[in-house]
Amino acid sequence: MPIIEARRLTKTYRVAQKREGLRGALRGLWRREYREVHAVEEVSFTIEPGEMVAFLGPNGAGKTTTLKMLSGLIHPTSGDASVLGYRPWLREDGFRRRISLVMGQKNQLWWDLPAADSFALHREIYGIPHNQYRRTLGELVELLGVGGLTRQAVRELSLGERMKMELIAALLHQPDVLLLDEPTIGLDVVAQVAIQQCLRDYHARRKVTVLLTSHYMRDVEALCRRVLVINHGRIVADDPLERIVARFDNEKTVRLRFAETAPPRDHLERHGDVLKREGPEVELKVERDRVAATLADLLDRYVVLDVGVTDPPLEAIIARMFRESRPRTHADDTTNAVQSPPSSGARDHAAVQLA
Ligand SMILES: Nc1ncnc2c1ncn2[C@@H]1O[C@H](COP(=O)(O)OP(=O)(O)OP(=O)(O)O)[C@@H](O)[C@H]1O
Repeated sequence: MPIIEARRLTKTYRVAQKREGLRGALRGLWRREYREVHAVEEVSFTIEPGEMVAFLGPNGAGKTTTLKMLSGLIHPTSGDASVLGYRPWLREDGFRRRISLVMGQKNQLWWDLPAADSFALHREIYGIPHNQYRRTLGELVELLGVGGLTRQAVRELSLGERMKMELIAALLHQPDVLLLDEPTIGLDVVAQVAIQQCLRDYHARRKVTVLLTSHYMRDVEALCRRVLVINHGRIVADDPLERIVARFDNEKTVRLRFAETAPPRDHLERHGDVLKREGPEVELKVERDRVAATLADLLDRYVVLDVGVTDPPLEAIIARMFRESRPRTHADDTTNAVQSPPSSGARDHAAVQLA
């Protein structure tokens, strides 16, 4: 049975429009104008217990809004959701004890106090038994390697150290569902890897269910097998990561080192884009289906000392997927035939599909 279920979850924000200039401001005092922002539109998905799912989308796609609804911070405009069998926005005690939301952009710890004091407050609020608290805290402090830092004021910690403390605070009550909104934002690679490792180990030990948003594809590669993609407020893909890569990765980078000077540029261009041609070194972007023919041709004509074929980075693949996901009209829903061009307004009522 799913542990998280979103059913046509929709959130429309109503935003007051400010007029320009003093006259506009005065007019706005008695007659306000509003604009509707369709942040999330009819989002449906299910997540099974113990899954770690990446929730990806470009800026403003609706990720945070969805996580806020699933954690009960905001009410949906329409639609429904069930998390751990609860309707999140009712904020029942049993629900709050079993869920955690970590927002990389927001501090939940007391800024002027050591993290240890915030942890103790957490213990009180959640009524965590002393033994369990000590055990879990010890385990997390060890996983994240922050032993000496919990007695230092949070404001004196580095961004990475602070994030580790935030994660400890979020996991102290041993939630069954963990919603992570960009937990590694702004962190250097070392801190990112530490957070990833902690999440992986913690998941292996406790089988927590995780829904994670991140703009760092390293997080996704390290943690998630399944990827949900949202664009313009609508789910546009829900697939294993490998399937997304296979669908959007149709080019490879071919690197060659020739025994002598590289072949002429026009010859190389017959096989693909020339990314680099310096002395004996060449780098080509080649369509996946043409890699074998390219290598056969070049190896046949020239003496090649070294060859390498690599996939583009996941960032490039995901960026391509975002670009190619675009609105579709209601006519598409019924005929599934004619595809409409992208709409200029990101948040109109059209549905979205992948090319
Ligand atoms: N409180 C709010 N009031 C009005 N509009 C909002 C509010 N919060 C978000 N929005 C709008 O809703 C849309 C979705 O925002 P959301 O923060 O959910 O996107 P996101 O996918 O998390 O983006 P990012 O990756 O940039 O964090 C955006 O157009 C945003 O401007």
